Amino acid sequence: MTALLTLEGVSKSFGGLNALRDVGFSVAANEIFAIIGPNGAGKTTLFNCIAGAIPPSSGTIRFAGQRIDGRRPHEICSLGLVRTFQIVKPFRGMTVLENVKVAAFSRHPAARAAEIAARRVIERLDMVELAEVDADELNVAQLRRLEIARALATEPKMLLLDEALAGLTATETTVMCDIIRRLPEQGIAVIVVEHSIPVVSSLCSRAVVITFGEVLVEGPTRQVIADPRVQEAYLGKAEA
Ligand SMILES: Nc1ncnc2c1ncn2[C@@H]1O[C@H](COP(=O)(O)OP(=O)(O)OP(=O)(O)O)[C@@H](O)[C@H]1O
Repeated sequence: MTALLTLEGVSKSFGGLNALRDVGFSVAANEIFAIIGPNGAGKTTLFNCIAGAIPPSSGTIRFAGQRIDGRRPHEICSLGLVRTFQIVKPFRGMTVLENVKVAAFSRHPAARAAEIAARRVIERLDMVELAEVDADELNVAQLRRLEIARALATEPKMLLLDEALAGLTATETTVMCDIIRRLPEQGIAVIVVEHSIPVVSSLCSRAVVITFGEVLVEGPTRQVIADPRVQEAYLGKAEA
C-alpha cells in the first residue's frame, strides 16, 4: 500500500486529559477508511489534529510526502487535505453557488474561473436545481451535501468526513453513501468518522477503532468489526 496519509505516535493532551495516546495508522490514496469508536474516544480530536485545527502534543503526521503536524488548516488544505464538520455552518444569506464559489477561490483566484469550478462541483453532486437557493432554505440533507460540495471545491486529494450522515433518513443516507463511494475513482481518498456499523461495512475497505484515545484494532473492516475486543468495547457485548 502506498500511503497518502501516515500518523505515527500521535498524542494530544488537554491539561491532564490524554485525549489521544500514541495513535498510528496509514491511509492509501484510493481508499475509504473509517475511524470508529465510542463517544468521547477521541475521534474528533484526531480529525482536528490531522486537519490542523489543533496541533498534536507529540507525534508526526505526513500527507503526500510532507510533514503536516502543527501546520495551519489553510496550508493543509492547499496541500490537498480538507475536512467537513459535524455541525454544518454554511455562509447564511448566500446561495449554494456562492458558498461553493468561496471555497473554489482557494484554487481559482479569478472570479470567473472560481464560478466555473463551483458549478462543476455542484453538477457532480446533483445540486444544480439548488444552485441559486439561499443556504438558509436548505434541509439537513441538502446542508450536508453543501458541506461536501464546499470541501470538494478546494480540489482535495483526501476528504475527512465528520459524521456526514448524521440526521439523514435511510433514503438520504443511501444517496450520500453513493456520493462518497464515487470519490476514490475521482482521485479523492476519504476518511469517515461514522457511528453506523452497517454504513462503515458497506463503505469502507479498512477501519481503525479508537477507545480511550488509543488504537484498539486496525485492519480490513470486516475483520475489525468481528474482532471480539471491538464487540466488547464498541458494541458493548463480547462475541460468543
Ligand atoms: N478542547 C478540549 N479541551 C478539553 N478537553 C477536550 C477538548 N476537546 C476534546 N476534549 C476531550 O477529549 C476527549 C475526546 O473527545 P472527542 O470529541 O475527540 O471524542 P469523540 O470520539 O469525537 O466523541 P463523539 O463521538 O462524542 O463526538 C473527551 O474526553 C473530550 O471531553
